[in-house]
Amino acid sequence: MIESEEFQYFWDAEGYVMSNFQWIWQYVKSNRKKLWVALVFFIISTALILVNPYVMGQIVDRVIDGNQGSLLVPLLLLMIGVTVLRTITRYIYQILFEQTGQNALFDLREDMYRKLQELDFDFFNHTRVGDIMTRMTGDTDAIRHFISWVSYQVLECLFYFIVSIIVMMSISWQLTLALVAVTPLIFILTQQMARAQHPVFFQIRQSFSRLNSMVEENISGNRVVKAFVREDFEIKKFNEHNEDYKQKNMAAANVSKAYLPWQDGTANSLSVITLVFGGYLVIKGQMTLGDLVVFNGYLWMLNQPMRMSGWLINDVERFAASCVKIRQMLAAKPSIEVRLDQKPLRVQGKVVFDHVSFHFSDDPEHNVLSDITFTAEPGETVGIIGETGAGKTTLVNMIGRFYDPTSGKVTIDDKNASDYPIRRLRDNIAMVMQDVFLFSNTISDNIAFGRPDMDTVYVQSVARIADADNFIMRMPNGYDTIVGERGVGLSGGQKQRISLARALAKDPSILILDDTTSAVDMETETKIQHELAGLTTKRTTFIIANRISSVRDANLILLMEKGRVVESGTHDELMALKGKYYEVFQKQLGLEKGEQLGTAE
Ligand SMILES: Nc1ncnc2c1ncn2[C@@H]1O[C@H](COP(=O)(O)OP(=O)(O)OP(=O)(O)O)[C@@H](O)[C@H]1O
Repeated sequence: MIESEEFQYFWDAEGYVMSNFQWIWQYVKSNRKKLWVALVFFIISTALILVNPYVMGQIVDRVIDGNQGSLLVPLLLLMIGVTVLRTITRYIYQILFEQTGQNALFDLREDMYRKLQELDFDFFNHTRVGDIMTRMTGDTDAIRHFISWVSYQVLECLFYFIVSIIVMMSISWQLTLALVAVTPLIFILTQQMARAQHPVFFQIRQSFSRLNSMVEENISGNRVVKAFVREDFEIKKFNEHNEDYKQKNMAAANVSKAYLPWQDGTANSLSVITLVFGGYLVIKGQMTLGDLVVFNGYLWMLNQPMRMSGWLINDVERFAASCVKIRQMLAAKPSIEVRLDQKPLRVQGKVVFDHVSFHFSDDPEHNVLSDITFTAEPGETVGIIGETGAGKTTLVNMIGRFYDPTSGKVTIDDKNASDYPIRRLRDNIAMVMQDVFLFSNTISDNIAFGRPDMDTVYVQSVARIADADNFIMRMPNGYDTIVGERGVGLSGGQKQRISLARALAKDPSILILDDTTSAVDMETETKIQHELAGLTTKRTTFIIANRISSVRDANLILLMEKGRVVESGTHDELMALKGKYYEVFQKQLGLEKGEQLGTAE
């Protein structure tokens, strides 16, 4: 794992491409030994390339011209031996580069995943899941490809280029200079192509991320799509993104198409120059035919880097675009600092809101919470009711520091919540969220999520309190039943009860129930309330509910409206006030009587 400060240094380093290389070196350097070995094999392999053209020259000069027929077989055997050895050495260094790429990628993915755990609601509110998935998959693969393939291809090309010039110079400096004269053209073309491709690869990268996000949303929301019969609309939307992605790739291909034929043509011109000018030198007696054959044998070594440069630039640009996206994510700072304090911490559960106000960073004009003040002593129950969007969830999110107040403070056991290490504080808090999320795992593992060490008996006991034991036992595999992604295969009420069991299993000092029993019937709610009553004396409990019946026994009830607490007190106090709470109560009572139903309003 790389420390973020070190990473930040490289992020700030000047020189865009260089800084990407320096950054990725942080992940590669632990494979230094492997790379040294790879380099040795690389040198042996590339040095062997020089042998065969030389041997061919010998065959022409000594076997054909010099009539030394007995040398033919040994020379051919030498060529075969060199080819086999070169294949083996090349295979070894290719494998070593691949291993280095895979190892570096393993560490990089781990860092990215750790970062994702560190980032807070603020980041996830603003980043699409598809975009994160693209970074975790496509972008990391572009980096692996760079380390495992592009890096040694670049090395090979450089080596071929330098060595071929040296060797060719030693054969015929006139012919070599004639060939080298065209190389500046190749470099100019390569540079121009890189410049043209740079923005296009960023656009491809973004288009791919949009496409991914769209697919991810479609899969997550497939029930909504089907229920609203919007399949055709979704296909049309997908096709638009698909078309955009295709167009962006075509744009990149067009850039390549515009430059690659010129590069190819220039590379091909080397053969023509060799034949024409080399032939002339042979006729003039300034070069032997054997030398020309040797020279021609080395020609591909000069040709290869010229042909490859365009493709390698493609890959380097892809690598650069992916680096930027990954590094942006790794550089993102959670708005609430995560201190890695290992000391366990147990709070009593006294929660005080002291003139707390809050607004989201992207909407500073709109206070979602305004001047909230109340005290909950350890073991007390606070009920929170209010219209939708009143700020109830945001209020309880302050307790676990999912957001910090923009003014005022929240204290826990008389200490400012922001002075607690966030993870140790959250060890003491369990939340049953409005939007229940279950992992695609066994029910038992879902319940034990907060405390994986707990035994089956304990899992069952908390499931009983949450009134989940009965329906779990009726399932074919009981607690070992695997639930689908997000708990597919369970009813809304069943999911809520498993989620409640998961929270209770943590044995928290502070329990937060956000609309936890909205999907269960009145009878089940009463049963759960009854079971909870035996427990809540041990912990401070916050209950967000729509039904007054869920909160009427609370020590303190907060009635919220537009981010403010407009009435607060016990049920009896609030009823005596004959204010808004009284009105809601009367309304709900009327609905209950009239409809004989647990009302949701
Ligand atoms: N991530 C966010 N960015 C900006 N505004 C937000 C965000 N989340 C919630 N809000 C706004 O904050 C306000 C309070 O939302 P909150 O979820 O706390 O309400 P609530 O009382 O829990 O509502 P409900 O009963 O519907 O769950 C709403 O006006 C909502 O639009």
